[in-house]
Amino acid sequence: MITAENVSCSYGAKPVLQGVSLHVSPGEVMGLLGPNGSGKTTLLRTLYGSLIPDGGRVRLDGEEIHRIPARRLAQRLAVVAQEAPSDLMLSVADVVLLGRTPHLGTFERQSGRDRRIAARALQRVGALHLADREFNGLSGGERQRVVIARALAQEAGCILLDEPTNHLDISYQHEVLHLVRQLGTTAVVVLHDLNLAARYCDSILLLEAGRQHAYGTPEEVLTRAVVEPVYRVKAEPVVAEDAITQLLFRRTEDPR
Ligand SMILES: Nc1ncnc2c1ncn2[C@@H]1O[C@H](COP(=O)(O)OP(=O)(O)OP(=O)(O)O)[C@@H](O)[C@H]1O
Repeated sequence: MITAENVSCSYGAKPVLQGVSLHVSPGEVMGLLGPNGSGKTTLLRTLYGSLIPDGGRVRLDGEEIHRIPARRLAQRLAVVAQEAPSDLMLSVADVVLLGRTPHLGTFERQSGRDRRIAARALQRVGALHLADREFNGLSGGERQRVVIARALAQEAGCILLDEPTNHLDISYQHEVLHLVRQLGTTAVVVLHDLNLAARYCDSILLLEAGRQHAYGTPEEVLTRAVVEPVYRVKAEPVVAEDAITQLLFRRTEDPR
């Protein structure tokens, strides 16, 4: 369970987040949405403790996040940051094995079990065939899948993902979000695609200029009245082939 109470953050004198509160229950997938620069990555950073808020509190299972020692935090919380590292002189298999580090003692080497967990994680993101390749030589989409596999290998109860669908083709965008749902772990996912968020998230927090503009179920948040003024798009209801009624968002003239 992840909770944030009235969180405020600033970079220097510039306030970036103000009065944001959320509650992500065990097994819930929460989507974090908002226009560019609205504070999504900043909020995510406070949720994994890399940024200490100026005001308010962030808790993981009731414990204040920045008081949890790094190793214990990594056993419980996995993070897929926005940009995959670009300078890892390691094989794909070794990058994914890094996800096992929080579970190893000092100087302890990875066991056969760790290797099996890493291989299974690679398989789940459709990247097992890349295991022997050098990480640096991969395409953007391949790297993204490997970094997600590393987070899966961590076997943490919570996973935070910043735009995990970046660089992925449409098929893998769905596959990765489907996988996040299947994991059954508590998840917070920064997304730009509102239709993907509608399909895969249990709850949605929509930020605008660092403030919580709306928070609730996809049905409550992804309405024309809520979304149109924030993104300056027009939304149209559509009935998809699978009979799920969704809103199709498209950029048109400024509705304000
Ligand atoms: N390290 C930093 N120092 C100063 N300002 C920052 C820093 N990181 C982010 N900002 C500013 O804080 C605001 C929120 O940035 P943030 O990256 O959290 O937004 P975002 O919603 O994730 O954006 P995007 O959708 O473009 O990734 C922006 O105005 C950004 O320029």
